[in-house]
Amino acid sequence: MNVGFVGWRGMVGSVLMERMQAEDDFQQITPVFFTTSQVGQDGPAIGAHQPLKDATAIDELKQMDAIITCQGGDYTKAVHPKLRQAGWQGYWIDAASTLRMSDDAIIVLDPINRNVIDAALRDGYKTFIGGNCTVSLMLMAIGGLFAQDLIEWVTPMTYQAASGAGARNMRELLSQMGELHDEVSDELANPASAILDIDRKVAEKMRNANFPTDQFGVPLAGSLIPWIDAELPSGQSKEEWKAQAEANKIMGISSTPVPIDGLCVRIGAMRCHAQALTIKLKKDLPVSEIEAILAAHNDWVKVIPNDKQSSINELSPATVTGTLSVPVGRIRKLSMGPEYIAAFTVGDQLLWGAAEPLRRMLRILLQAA
Ligand SMILES: NC(=O)C1=CN([C@@H]2O[C@H](COP(=O)(O)OP(=O)(O)OC[C@H]3O[C@@H](n4cnc5c(N)ncnc54)[C@H](OP(=O)(O)O)[C@@H]3O)[C@@H](O)[C@H]2O)C=CC1
Ligand SMILES: N[C@@H](CC(=O)OP(=O)(O)O)C(=O)O
Repeated sequence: MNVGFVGWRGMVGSVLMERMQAEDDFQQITPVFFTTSQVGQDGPAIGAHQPLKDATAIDELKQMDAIITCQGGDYTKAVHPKLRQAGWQGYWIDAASTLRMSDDAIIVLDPINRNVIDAALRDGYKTFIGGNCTVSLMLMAIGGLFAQDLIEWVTPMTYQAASGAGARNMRELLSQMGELHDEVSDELANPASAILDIDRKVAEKMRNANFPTDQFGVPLAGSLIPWIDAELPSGQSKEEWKAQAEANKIMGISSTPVPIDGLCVRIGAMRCHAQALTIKLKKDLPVSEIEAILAAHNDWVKVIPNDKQSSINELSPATVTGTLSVPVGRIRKLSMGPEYIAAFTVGDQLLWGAAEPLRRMLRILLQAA
């Protein structure tokens, strides 16, 4: 199978390359590397190691049996329609949100919707899109309860990492942290200095017009941002809208959607999104049974006991970052009633949140071929 890669050197694309090399995926395919800006330059030392091809050259792209793109929505908008209009029948696997809600596209997250993917392949679907990171990570965490139709509704309150906004934003977060530290390094070195003086200097620095905020628009280090993505007339942010729309589409629920809605907040983590979930179950189940259902659902979810030490050790971006593990814990009944439960989950938004579902979709195509 000739597989074209677009966006392979970006942040999501690099994570995809790492995972594909770790899993020996390149042994199964003939990879061809494309670029929007470095045509003719050296490609990565993978496969035949040929010069990079032009990612906008429809004739070149048409030679591919499948194309995986992590290049972004603008590229998808510009190239995908032209390629289809040119009669290309290959498989398009994409990280961008552009095509997710199209009727002829499937959102891929195979531990949750392998049945939907298999049916789509039988029906001749050719367009497979990775889900929104927050949505995919929530489903990986509580997929067991959805699979058994136990959920009446969910409200996810998110704590989203800087990486979701892009590589430059991750750099800006660290620059902000560094500037805040530099501002008070003398006082920090002196145990006798007054904490309120330190706090005042930090606050003044954050509010200073020279504080680096080109990417986020406002301070994130030492602060938070309670809005992610565009504003919608409903009052939701676009990130919040995706929860219900994408999760129900992933699960193949088209008639009465499961309501899923909450607030999405950017925090100063690097690449792990966390979510506090309030779940209304359809019936009163003991916590032990809920935990067993969650733990049995897939190979990556990890149920964390609801005690302080386990929670702070395991439900932490610092612990989870760079891994495929999706811990879920803080599972307990809420005082609203026996069907109301809390849960807290963390996941790497570049792995299960972006690259891994695409990699696995390619594997599914190879198995089917
Ligand atoms: N960030 C995220 O969390 C998620 C992103 N996505 C989707 O993936 C898309 C890509 O996101 P992301 O990987 O963050 O984007 P990046 O900005 O990291 O990379 C996108 C492209 O920018 C070009 N580029 C220019 N300069 C550089 C450089 N110095 N280093 C690397 N690449 C460079 C590359 O294209 P070229 O080689 O052609 O120049 C690269 O493929 C998003 O637009 C979104 O649609 C999906 C889920 C999560
Ligand atoms: N919007 C997500 C990242 C992302 O790229 O999402 P999507 O793939 O739905 O555009 C975040 O900021 O954390």
